[in-house]
Amino acid sequence: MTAREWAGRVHPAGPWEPDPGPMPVPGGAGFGDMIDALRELQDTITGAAPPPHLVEQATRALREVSAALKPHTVPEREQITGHRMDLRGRGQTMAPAFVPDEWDDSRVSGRVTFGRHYLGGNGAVHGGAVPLLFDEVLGRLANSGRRVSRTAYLHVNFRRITPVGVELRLDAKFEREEGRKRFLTAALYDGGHVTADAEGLFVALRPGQP
Ligand SMILES: CCCCC/C=C\C/C=C\C/C=C\C/C=C\CCCC(=O)SCCNC(=O)CCNC(=O)[C@H](O)C(C)(C)COP(=O)(O)OP(=O)(O)OC[C@H]1O[C@@H](n2cnc3c(N)ncnc32)[C@H](O)[C@@H]1OP(=O)(O)O
Repeated sequence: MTAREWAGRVHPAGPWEPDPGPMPVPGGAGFGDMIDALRELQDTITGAAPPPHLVEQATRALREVSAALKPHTVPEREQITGHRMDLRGRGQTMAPAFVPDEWDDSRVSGRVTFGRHYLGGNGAVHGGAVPLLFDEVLGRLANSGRRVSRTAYLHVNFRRITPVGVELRLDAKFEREEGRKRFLTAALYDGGHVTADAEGLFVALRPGQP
């Protein structure tokens, strides 16, 4: 079974389902641990000012890991990253891992912490990383229990800085549907303050549309 087919099997139980139950899992039970280790590495490297000899040592170790994994490169549809709906952040490190607490097909509420990797400056998350998180969560909610859609627009308001290394709350809502158009909103909270909010249009794809 490919990772994508496997992802399809998870959907009926809900797109935020953390426990897919007993079935053959692409990448095995430890795939999420590997991705967590990669997240940690990204944060650590971003925050480190190591001496040159340690940089050379780390470079060698990283190249060794790449060389071991490279022979296992697969086409997109068999890729595990991004297709493991049971894992935090779908098993990818592009966006920070969103941890859903409550969800159904019309809303989701959860927690997220931007690690050092996402630093823009002065303790604030990079302005491109916040829309990335909104697109990830809204895109997933837009497709929850529905035909696949793609983002047509995503309007983001930056209300205050979004702090790095702080657990934040994100609430997202499916507002309404007009034909193929789905309108969703979301807000990101640092305690009681909104740091950013978003409104997105997602358009359901026609059969065969990439
Ligand atoms: C995304 C999933 C892909 C499949 C992956 C499969 C398995 C993976 C497993 C799990 C994945 C799980 C979760 C996914 C998580 C995150 C998802 C992130 C989503 C994205 O990150 S995805 C990438 C960025 N995204 C694009 O790469 C889109 C490029 N683009 C297009 O592909 C077309 O542009 C499209 C399809 C958007 C529309 O094109 P179209 O030809 O189908 O339809 P058309 O143009 O007729 O628009 C129909 C009606 O929408 C109105 N409309 C359109 N655009 C508008 C706009 N900008 N402003 C205002 N209104 C707009 C029109 O005005 C009309 O409205 P009306 O009917 O009222 O006249």
